[in-house]
Amino acid sequence: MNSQVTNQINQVGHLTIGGVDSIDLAREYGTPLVVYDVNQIRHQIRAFKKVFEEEQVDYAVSYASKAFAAIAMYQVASEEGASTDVVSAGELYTALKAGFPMERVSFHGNNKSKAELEMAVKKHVGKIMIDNFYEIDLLNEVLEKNNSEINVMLRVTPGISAHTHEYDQTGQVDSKFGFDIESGQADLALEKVLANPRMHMLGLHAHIGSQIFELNGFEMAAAKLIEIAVSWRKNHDYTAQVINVGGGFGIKYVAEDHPLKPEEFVKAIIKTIKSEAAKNNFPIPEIDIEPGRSIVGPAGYNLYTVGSRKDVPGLIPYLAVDGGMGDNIRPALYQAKYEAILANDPRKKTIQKVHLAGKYCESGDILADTELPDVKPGDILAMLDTGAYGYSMASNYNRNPRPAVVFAENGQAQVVIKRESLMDLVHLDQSYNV
Ligand SMILES: Cc1ncc(COP(=O)(O)O)c(C=O)c1O
Ligand SMILES: N[C@@H](CCCC[NH3+])C(=O)O
Repeated sequence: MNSQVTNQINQVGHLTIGGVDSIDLAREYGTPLVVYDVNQIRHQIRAFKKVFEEEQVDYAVSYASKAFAAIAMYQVASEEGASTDVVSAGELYTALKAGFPMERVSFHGNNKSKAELEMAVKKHVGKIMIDNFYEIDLLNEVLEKNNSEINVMLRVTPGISAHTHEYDQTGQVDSKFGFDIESGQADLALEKVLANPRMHMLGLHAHIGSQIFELNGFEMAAAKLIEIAVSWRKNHDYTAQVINVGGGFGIKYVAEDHPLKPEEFVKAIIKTIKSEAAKNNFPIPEIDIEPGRSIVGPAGYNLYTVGSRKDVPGLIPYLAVDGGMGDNIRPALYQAKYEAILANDPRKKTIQKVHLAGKYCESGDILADTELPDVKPGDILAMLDTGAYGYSMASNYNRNPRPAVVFAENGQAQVVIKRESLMDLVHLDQSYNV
């Protein structure tokens, strides 16, 4: 049996999530269904905060809401005292609707539009994470027009290639994000921002990528950021107050994954920053992190109903469920691996290897190659650790409605995003008048 869920089996032998019977959830809300164990989300935010408090540094745990953005999620993050980072007007709008404190919002993105910057300025977000020279000019225009001022940080590419899927690397020199350091772009950006009285320069940001297991890349990035801060103090008489090391802490998806606990990455980053700062007689800055996946990933479950099956003699059978790449694109896009269990009997012995197929018209729509017990149509499968970049990257491919999202906590469940209806699917369509 999957050891992750040992403590999540109730008296009738079903998987529970947040203390709620997963089969009851599937019956009541239908499948495919995305369910979050809210306590697990809270627990991870608290674990991050605890590390900073023990290390006695100023900090912000800024939830990277691209991993899963919904009004309810911003509410939980806010209640737990987290900050958040948004990357679009849509995420910002959702955070606003949730009543998320705007001063705890940072706005990221490599091509923020004028309208997005205008919205950020008018709503007084805490920080704009400036990514490129075009943005400096655009933001200046917006600030002048609104006779406003704002806090900014500069995102740099520290020249570190993290060991992760190519699409998940962001810190290497050849990246679409941030200012290059070696060629002097970051220095020039600093000069421009410092010369602009409407921009208050807070410090430096780097994010090396996502789903990273090695500590080394984070330590190198942290050291690099201090090195830049030290050179800026010397050459530009500017002392950075905040260093943001991004997110990217890898989580366990399958048995072969052995990541450190997310908070262990953070402990090492803090230690590196402290020691590099001490070596250079540099004041310890506020240290910010931007975890997304590690906060919501392990807390999420996708529930599916088993349907058809195809057996070809000598080959691994295809077992199909009622969801697939529309609610979780990660296996098809990144060859991401997941484990699935039989939610109505997680203890049942596994006896077969299957290609767990989705219902979409693509051969690549395989959610997992996994071992399962004997299952029959109507059984409920739970895919584990689906909370990050699952629903947030969901689509209506093949005109399938996106699933509902339920928050479960202390034995209670609440729908936080409704299931799309067929009506919703045609909601924006207009007939063509020929
Ligand atoms: C700037 C930035 N911060 C934070 C994150 C969150 O990363 P993760 O979900 O891997 O923690 C990302 C996504 O990779 C990002 O691009
Ligand atoms: N969507 C990616 C991670 C996000 C990258 C954002 N910079 C994944 O599912 O792994």
